[in-house]
Amino acid sequence: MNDDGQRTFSFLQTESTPIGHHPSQALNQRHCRHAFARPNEVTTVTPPLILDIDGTLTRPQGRGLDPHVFDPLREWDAPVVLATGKATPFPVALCHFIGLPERVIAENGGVTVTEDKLTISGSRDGAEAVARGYEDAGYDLGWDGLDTINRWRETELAVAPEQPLDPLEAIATEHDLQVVDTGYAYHVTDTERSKGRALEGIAADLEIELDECVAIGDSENDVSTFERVGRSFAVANADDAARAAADEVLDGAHADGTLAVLARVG
Ligand SMILES: O=C(O)COP(=O)(O)O
Ligand SMILES: [Mg+2]
Repeated sequence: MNDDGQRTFSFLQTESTPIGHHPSQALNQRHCRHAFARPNEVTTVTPPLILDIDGTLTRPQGRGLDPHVFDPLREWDAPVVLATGKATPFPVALCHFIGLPERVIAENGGVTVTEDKLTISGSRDGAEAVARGYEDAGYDLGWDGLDTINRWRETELAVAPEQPLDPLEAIATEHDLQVVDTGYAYHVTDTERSKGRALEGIAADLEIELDECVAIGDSENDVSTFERVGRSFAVANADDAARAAADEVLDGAHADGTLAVLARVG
């Protein structure tokens, strides 16, 4: 653990790994082809994407991911980062099954995954204390049965959005923590933590320039990303905070809005 309370796990590639063996290497090679353009040749550089998941890659009414996003993302000619409030296994598995390199910001910035590095910032001890205080006051985290929403969380806890917010915020404040409302859950998390801050932390590893990135999102946990990238889009279903922070609010809702952006900037 370093002075910032970060735990970093690095995995260096061995020399025996064949070049182009990992899908991300193939992706990077395609991304770099612009470097070989002739001096006066006009090239369109595909921007790296920073994508929220819930509300942005999904369909309305709880119908899950929109499969129309899978092929455009797998074929995207620049790095794609999934930046979410979800616990790490969810976005990592999504990358895996789409066929993308595992480039992830999870837990609203508490965890980052790049091809050879896993970083965990802080612990969930403070959020656990808030959860116990909430339960002692007679409330419940609200996830019925086996709580897979929190089972693999390292740095925060999530409460179901049907649960009372006011007492949760009051107890979080007593512990110097904040509650982030994504529309899908109330996240009890560190006041300094955000997707955008985590993005700054992995940009060098991913060899991306933030002002070249395009971000798409739907809620207040995407504001910090929108503030740091070159171009930001809020889908039509976005909350007020995301709408206010985005460069553009899209006509299309949910994944339809995202697909419209991909068609425009790709
Ligand atoms: O986990 C949530 O509450 C929301 O996740 P998201 O950041 O992908 O929208
Ligand atoms: Mg979202």
